[in-house]
Amino acid sequence: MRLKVVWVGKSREEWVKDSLADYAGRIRRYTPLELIDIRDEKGALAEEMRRRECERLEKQIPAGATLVLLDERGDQMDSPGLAAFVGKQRDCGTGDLVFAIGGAYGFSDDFRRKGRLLSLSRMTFTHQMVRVFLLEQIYRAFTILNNEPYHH
Ligand SMILES: C[S@@+](CC[C@H](N)C(=O)[O-])C[C@H]1O[C@@H](n2cnc3c(N)ncnc32)[C@H](O)[C@@H]1O
Repeated sequence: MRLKVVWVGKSREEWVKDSLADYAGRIRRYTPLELIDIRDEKGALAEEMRRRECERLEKQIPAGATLVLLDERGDQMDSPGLAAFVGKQRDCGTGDLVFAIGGAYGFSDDFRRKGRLLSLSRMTFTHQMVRVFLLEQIYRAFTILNNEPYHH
């Protein structure tokens, strides 16, 4: 199973870049991982920016991929639950598992219907923070699947 995490806009803060590099390296011990940032929009109405950004996100999703959209209004899971989900995808032959994180204005309604919505909390985080939280949770999921002493 190939893993892809796609997000809107560059990661600018050093602490975000360092954390992403750290967790990406850890995840790659278990599975191939691609991190993609797509260009963010500026200067248009929020709805139009969402539409254009989601069009670009969509181009990054391989045919037949399982798509998970990070969205504060989505379903919540605990870490063992995410591990079980990732393990099921891996074991049932999913070729590509894609996680998408929106930009400052989130996803268009059309795009939100294309995947499973996953919430990390009912609170809204910055899109930069969510990148780090998600990669840490994916790493945690693999340690749970491999019975390694990281999740207590
Ligand atoms: C600043 S938020 C956008 C908030 C916007 N109100 C919306 O409707 O999505 C940017 C992105 O971060 C992610 N995000 C922020 N908080 C989240 C949470 N609690 N759970 C999951 N994803 C979250 C989502 O992908 C969101 O599109």
